[in-house]
Amino acid sequence: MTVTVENIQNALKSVIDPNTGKDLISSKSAKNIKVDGSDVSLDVVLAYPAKSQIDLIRKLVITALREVPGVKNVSTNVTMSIVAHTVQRGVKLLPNVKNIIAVSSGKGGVGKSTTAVNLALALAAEGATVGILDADIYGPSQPMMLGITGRPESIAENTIEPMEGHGLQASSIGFLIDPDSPMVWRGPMVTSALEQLLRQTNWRDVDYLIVDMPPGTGDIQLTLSQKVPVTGAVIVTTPQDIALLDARKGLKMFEKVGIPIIGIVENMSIYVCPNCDHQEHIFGQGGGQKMCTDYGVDFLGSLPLNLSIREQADSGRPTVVADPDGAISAIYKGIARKIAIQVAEMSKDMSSKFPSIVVQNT
Ligand SMILES: Nc1ncnc2c1ncn2[C@@H]1O[C@H](COP(=O)(O)OP(=O)(O)OP(=O)(O)O)[C@@H](O)[C@H]1O
Repeated sequence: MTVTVENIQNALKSVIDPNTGKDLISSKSAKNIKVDGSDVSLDVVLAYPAKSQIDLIRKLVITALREVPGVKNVSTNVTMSIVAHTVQRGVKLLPNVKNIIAVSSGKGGVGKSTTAVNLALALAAEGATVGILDADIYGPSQPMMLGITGRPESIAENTIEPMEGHGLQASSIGFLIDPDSPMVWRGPMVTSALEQLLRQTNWRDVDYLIVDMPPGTGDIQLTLSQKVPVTGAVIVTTPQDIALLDARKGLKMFEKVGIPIIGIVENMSIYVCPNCDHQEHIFGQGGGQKMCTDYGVDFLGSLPLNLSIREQADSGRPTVVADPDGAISAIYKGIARKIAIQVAEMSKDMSSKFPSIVVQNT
């Protein structure tokens, strides 16, 4: 039985990447298919960070191709390649940063910074080069959560080097101000300081830069959304009505400036009593999910209200680092993967999805 490249392509049409739900041919992940008698070789290139998925996908490919009549040996190399995506029109791109993801919340204290750092660490754990920009001017908490102290180096004039924490490149307004002096800056000062921090940090070949946005939907957030070249936004909310109301405002704000919404993360969704395992929806149930249905955006996942999330973040070792194989880290990793996949798929239809954007400052 002669094996042809066409036979192999047909077989690969039935190999579904469980993360994207797409087959390896329609997603254009299968490349360099070569057939030499009964030997087949190919590359599979995934568009999202997927270190933990490589073995699984290799096995799926080998199992499927071994069933093709005439095939004896299959060798496949699974790699990942993260590409840069479009941002809102008229905003200058950042060299050395492929994708910027804004993590935002309509309301303060919903766990935006904790979620942002854990998602950044989850992307890094899957093999991506990740940076985090702490733009939360009112409460810069990334230095503490990443256990970073000191001040950034400045090797060249007008630029600073990112600090490092748990493998992330980090830049924070918190590195440059006295943590004990209250921030009484006016709006324009805040946005220009943050834009400088973004553009004058020497990011080193970052696949994803996570921006921990200041909470709220006021002028500062709107101006930032217009100035930062964002690939997409993730909105963090708690399930109670008041937080959801503010999250809706956040969603509208990003829509207004032409930034696609990647999805919504619900934080502190459920409390599980550590003594008796009783589950309580302290802040209500299903709110985030409903909001996603109403607005046609993705529900990325939900995190429980859990003491260890707070303790680990506060001690400078966020959950994804402190307990990488635990159940909560698995949730963060699952959400991070969904975000990366959404971002990977954005490049293809950005132009048709966002034809013309009118920015209104109302
Ligand atoms: N799922 C969770 N379970 C328990 N505690 C949490 C959870 N998420 C966040 N926290 C804790 O809640 C507090 C507020 O979280 P965080 O600073 O991330 O919120 P934020 O929305 O960024 O706040 P701000 O708007 O003030 O910047 C922190 O002490 C954090 O450790």
